[in-house]
Amino acid sequence: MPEKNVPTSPPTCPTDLSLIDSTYPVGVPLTATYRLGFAFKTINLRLPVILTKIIDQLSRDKNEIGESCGQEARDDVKIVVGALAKFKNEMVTNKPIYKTGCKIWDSYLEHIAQLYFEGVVEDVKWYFAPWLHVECYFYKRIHDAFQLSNHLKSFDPFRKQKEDGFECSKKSSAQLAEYVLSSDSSDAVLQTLLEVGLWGNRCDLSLSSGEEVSQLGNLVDQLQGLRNFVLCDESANFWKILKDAKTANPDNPLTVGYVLDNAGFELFTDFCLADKLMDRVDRIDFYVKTTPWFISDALKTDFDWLIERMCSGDCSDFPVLVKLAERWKGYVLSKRWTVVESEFWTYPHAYFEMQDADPELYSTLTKHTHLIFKGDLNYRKLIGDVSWKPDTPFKDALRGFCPAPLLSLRTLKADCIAGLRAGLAEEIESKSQDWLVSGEYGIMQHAQ
Ligand SMILES: O=P(O)(O)OC[C@@]1(O)O[C@H](CO)[C@@H](O)[C@@H]1O
Ligand SMILES: [Mn+2]
Repeated sequence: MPEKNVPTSPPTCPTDLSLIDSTYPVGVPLTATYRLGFAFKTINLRLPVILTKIIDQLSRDKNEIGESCGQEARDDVKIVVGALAKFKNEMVTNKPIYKTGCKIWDSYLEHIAQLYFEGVVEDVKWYFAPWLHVECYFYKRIHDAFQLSNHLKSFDPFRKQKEDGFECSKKSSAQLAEYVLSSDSSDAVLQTLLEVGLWGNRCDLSLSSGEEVSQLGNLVDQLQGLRNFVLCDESANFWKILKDAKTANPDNPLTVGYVLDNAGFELFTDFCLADKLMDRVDRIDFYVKTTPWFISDALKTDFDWLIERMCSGDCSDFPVLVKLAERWKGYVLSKRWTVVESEFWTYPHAYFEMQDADPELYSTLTKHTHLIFKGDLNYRKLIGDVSWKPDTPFKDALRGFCPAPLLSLRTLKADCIAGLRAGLAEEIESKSQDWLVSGEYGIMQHAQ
């Protein structure tokens, strides 16, 4: 697939791991070869920890799995654990990114080999290939290991962590629910909930390598202080487009395509924003993943679980949660909230490749009044995980991807960024070395 105005220089994915370079080359895909980059830490440290935790948890829970899924499923655990252990060795010894037998992934591997390794697929290795490709491949191979079993094909190794992520944030969720139920739908309230959605993205199990993350405290009260950490706020464009669309075509249904990120507390904040958006739009389509992804990312099962959980007796100690969930259940039943599953979100592709890789999804997205992309991985895919100069216009970094006006709500957890005003990156860098990966800063960037 021809890459639209791809960065001219190759990714300089050298095959020499000794490369330690304080200045990352500009305009190339992030790779683990640069040891000072976050890609190296992720592949060298975090991903092996995540994989080991899955192996340990499966071994620890095999009796429980046997009780809930049957003896044969218990036997299947051994098959899956064996495959994951073998896979881990590939990663930690910098083996090639092996073909999986899946056409989409194998042709993408060939595409990367063509682009950066003179067509030699054996040279596409964990520490040399573009970070975005190998990190997505990591979760693809985990899912493939479960497909080797007969009874664990739809087992989600991250389900417990995602559910705990909500359970241990219930108090904060109840405070937010109180705010939603007691406030109007003024511009100020909508802006507040947009920013709550932005900071809900800090609750991310992938960054914590699966360690429990919870939102503590009242997020609405914290917003004032957090505003200093918003490096770019173009959200006014989002609100304007919704308002103008309402005036321009009062009879056309206004819809938002909401590309979700994490389950748990972040998903709860998304629902709170979506709840108030119902005063401005007719329908919200939530786009979810189809297989377990980056630990925390939301599947349809996570979407359904959260609303059911909030309606259940287990939340009876927080009646505001039950009340809100009943309202949200109503939106789902009336189809004003829909859940759209697409495999594309668990492909390795950057979004400027979507039109070629999944024209149907691209066409669906063009029909929305506005799109919202949540989180860091979506942002990385929006800008292609390329080391752009930070003041590269966001629109340029999208390289032609803009099926509809879009707003990205992202807390910074990977060392790539675009769309900042000139000089800002240097200012922040002087204050905080790991500003790009710590999650302490956020951006709300718009393109149309
Ligand atoms: O998309 P999210 O959930 O906001 O973040 C995804 C993430 O945790 O995974 C990658 C590192 O492993 C980074 O993109 C980021 O840190
Ligand atoms: Mn995520």
